[in-house]
Amino acid sequence: MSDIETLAPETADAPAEGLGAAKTGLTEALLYLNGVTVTFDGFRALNELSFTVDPGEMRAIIGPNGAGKTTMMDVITGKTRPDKGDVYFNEGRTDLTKLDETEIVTLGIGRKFQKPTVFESHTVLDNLRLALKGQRAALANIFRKETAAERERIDEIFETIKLTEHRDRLGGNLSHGQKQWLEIGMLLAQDPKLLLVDEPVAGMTDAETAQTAELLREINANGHSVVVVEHDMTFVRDLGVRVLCLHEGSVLAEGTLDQVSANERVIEVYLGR
Ligand SMILES: Nc1ncnc2c1ncn2[C@@H]1O[C@H](COP(=O)(O)OP(=O)(O)OP(=O)(O)O)[C@@H](O)[C@H]1O
Repeated sequence: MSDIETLAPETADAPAEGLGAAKTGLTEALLYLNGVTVTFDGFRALNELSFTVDPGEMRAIIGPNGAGKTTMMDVITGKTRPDKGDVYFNEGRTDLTKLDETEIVTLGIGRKFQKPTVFESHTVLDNLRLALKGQRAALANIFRKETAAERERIDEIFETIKLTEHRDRLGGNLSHGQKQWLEIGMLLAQDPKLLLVDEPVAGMTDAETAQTAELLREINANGHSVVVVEHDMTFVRDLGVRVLCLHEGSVLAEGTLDQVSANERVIEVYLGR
């Protein structure tokens, strides 16, 4: 029996309180999805999807095209509302299905889309400054002098994303891999509890791919939970974390990469193709 099955019934009647409030005591997970279904014109993109992410955990999600990985991210970030099912954050305290996208970002869920979207005509440093100060009043923010604490945080993030010596270059002049790292750094500036990262190594060289695995491991070791969607199995192996394989909107297999890769259904629908 999964944790979800064990935990859900005994608290199913607990009252919800206020906007986004949820069922305290439902789960100890940071992120809890239970029975999430999303239908587009009668087609089930997510079909009773259930899984959890623990505080401080990094999790890799694999699966064939159309398995529902993007839709799952869209549900977590409030872009898509589920037809049914539970989506809770913060040990069951917050019902994400009641919040809009901005409220979910403010709660501490950051999302990195597949394509890098840095400000190409700003320096790498200004990209991070903007992210640290928030996107509102963007121009005014660039010219406001940072506090010592902000400068220290920027230096720390540059160390983590290994772009210290590139801080004065224009964002547009970075390599594809460096842009991806900068954008991950911009997310870190918001200090999210949970980072959702969609196919970060697509288009990267082998060396950049290995460095990205190291970067995500370091971010995770610093206390951020991470959910990474990726097709590159070398990269997933480098992450060394639990893997969830989605297929037709549900969990097909879950475990270590070796366990999931040995699953006959996973080989049939995904790895063996
Ligand atoms: N807005 C939409 N309207 C109709 N169908 C959609 C919509 N969004 C997704 N779908 C369908 O839902 C299914 C799941 O799509 P989704 O993008 O979540 O899969 P995925 O696992 O992210 O795939 P990929 O690896 O190709 O990115 C697909 O069959 C897709 O065509």
